Amino acid sequence: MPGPYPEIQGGGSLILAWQVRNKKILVVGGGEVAAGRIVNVLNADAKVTVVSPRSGLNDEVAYRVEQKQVEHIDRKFEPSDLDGVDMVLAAVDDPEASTQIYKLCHEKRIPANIADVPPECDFYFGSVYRDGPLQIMVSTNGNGPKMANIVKRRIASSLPSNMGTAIQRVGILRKKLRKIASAPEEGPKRMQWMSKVCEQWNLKELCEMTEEDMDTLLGFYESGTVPSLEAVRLREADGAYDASTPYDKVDFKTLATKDQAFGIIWRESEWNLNFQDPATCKALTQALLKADFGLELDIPDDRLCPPLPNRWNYVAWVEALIEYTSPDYTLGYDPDRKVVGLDIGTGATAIYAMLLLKTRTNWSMCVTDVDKKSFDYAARNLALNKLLTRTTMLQTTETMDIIPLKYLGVNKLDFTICNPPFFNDEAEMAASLEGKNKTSKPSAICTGAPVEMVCEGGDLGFAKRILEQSLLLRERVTCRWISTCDGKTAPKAASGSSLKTYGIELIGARRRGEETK
Ligand SMILES: C[C@@]1(CC(=O)O)C2=NC(=C\c3[nH]c(c(CCC(=O)O)c3CC(=O)O)Cc3[nH]c(c(CC(=O)O)c3CCC(=O)O)/C=C3\N/C(=C\2)[C@@H](CCC(=O)O)[C@]3(C)CC(=O)O)/[C@H]1CCC(=O)O
Ligand SMILES: NC(=O)c1ccc[n+]([C@@H]2O[C@H](COP(=O)([O-])OP(=O)(O)OC[C@H]3O[C@@H](n4cnc5c(N)ncnc54)[C@H](O)[C@@H]3O)[C@@H](O)[C@H]2O)c1
Repeated sequence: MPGPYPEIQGGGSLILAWQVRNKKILVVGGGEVAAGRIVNVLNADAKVTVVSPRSGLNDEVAYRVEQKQVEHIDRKFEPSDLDGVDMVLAAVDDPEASTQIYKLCHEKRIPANIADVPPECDFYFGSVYRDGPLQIMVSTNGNGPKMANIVKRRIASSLPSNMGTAIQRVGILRKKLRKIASAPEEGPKRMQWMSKVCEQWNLKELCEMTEEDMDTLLGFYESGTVPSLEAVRLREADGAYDASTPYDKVDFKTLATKDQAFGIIWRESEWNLNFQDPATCKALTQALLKADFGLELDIPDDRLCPPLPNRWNYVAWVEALIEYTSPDYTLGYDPDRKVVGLDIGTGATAIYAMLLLKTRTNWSMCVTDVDKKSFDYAARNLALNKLLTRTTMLQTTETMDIIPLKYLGVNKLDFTICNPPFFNDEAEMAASLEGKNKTSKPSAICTGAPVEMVCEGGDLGFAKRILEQSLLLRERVTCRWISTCDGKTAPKAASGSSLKTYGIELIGARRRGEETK
């Protein structure tokens, strides 16, 4: 029966990473073996002296002497050479001299390696693989040096070529972290957080981590969380990811330089975009999604083209709501917390689901839509952005529950998000889009189809249906937050008395324009 602790095997060597920086190392001999030893110790920043008659130096050792990488004593070994020396490496073709050197070192308690004479070695060399800060040494404990070399090569070939760089980046991050969390009692938290970074980020991401990324990442140390590199970058991008800053100003000029298709429209419009032109709205949304979120979108001509700033502000608000009301009240983004949301009536662009999935890489989404064309496009767009695997899709019918948990196969939702149909009927929709009873037409063209825009009771009717269904589900599921995009009548009605009749308080609403709803 094996014991509870590691079994002692005995007969090995103590493998260490000996720090010889600025220590004095004497190399006796200047042949081929000495040349190899010199490389090893210079790589460890030691101060090296070589004692050997000049006539015995091979080309490589002569080069090191010439380059002043080592000091040279041009004669045979003498006992006084050992004065003030921290380590001796002998590689001479004279067994008597070897034994004398070893004996003297032993007396003076100077650690020594006498090449090829294991009984006269305080330590053996091993076969070493080096990639930047990474060193791997293989030892066969004197059994088969050639085998050590073979094993080393096999290990090296199995390692990715960027391993050394990744380790070097981690080293810089650790240094920075120790600066901001220097107290000794921070130790365990610091180490846990560093381990998390190394486990959660892959080698490529660690290699690509810039100093700016590190500084952003370190901002999460306090909360003990580790966001993905993607999330770190988004946070850096133009502040678009920062939920506290509404995304209401778009710099068209800069966008035109980043996106070719939008650039053409921008120049053709002579720097005055025509928002009544569907192609313009489409190109703008596509360019913004690409530039700010790295998302690709295929938008059909006869379905809603989502205005991005508006949509993102709502999504950012929902993200903040979820994160600042986590069950354990830890603030901020927690990559270990699994969050599941439902996008009701996701539309052809699945815009809410895509923004949520892209900016919260451990969340998953359920999406529904009653319209086949929108549903198919949503699937295509999610697949295009490799977000389909984190999405459960369900094409619903008019008679189905708005929150069809049973069919989605989930028993817990953290939130619902929704862009409700705004109009009671098509006549109301047509009148509104033409700007009837208003001082001016809507500022941008609406390409939405009736199936997206119309339902009984309009947005308020839709919101009420969501609310009633979620109340029925309250006992079974923990759907903590119901939200809908501010529409035409729902916010006013909601902030009035109707919610109160359900025993629910309107917890707040996001800013839009000058109004607070
Ligand atoms: C790893 C490496 C590091 C280095 O020296 O830098 C190293 N030897 C290497 C190569 C190598 N050495 C020899 C051959 C010929 C083939 C063969 O004999 O197998 C080859 C192969 C080649 O040249 O390719 C001959 C040899 N070596 C020793 C003896 C004496 C004995 O065993 O009794 C004899 C027999 C002499 C004879 O029979 O006459 C002794 C030692 N050599 C050690 C290290 C230590 C044990 C490390 C371990 O076991 O893991 C140890 C104990 C002491 C020491 O020197 O530190 C380096 C590979 C570098 C690389 O990776 O490229
Ligand atoms: N461990 C290994 O991997 C390994 C491999 C091959 C050889 N060896 C052994 O290492 C030793 C050296 O091998 P090499 O190929 O470098 O030999 P080499 O003949 O190329 O070099 C011998 C060196 O020792 C110097 N020298 C001789 N006597 C000296 C003294 N008294 N004081 C100072 N310098 C002196 C010579 O000037 C010469 O520079 C040999 O004993 C050899 O068997 C070890």
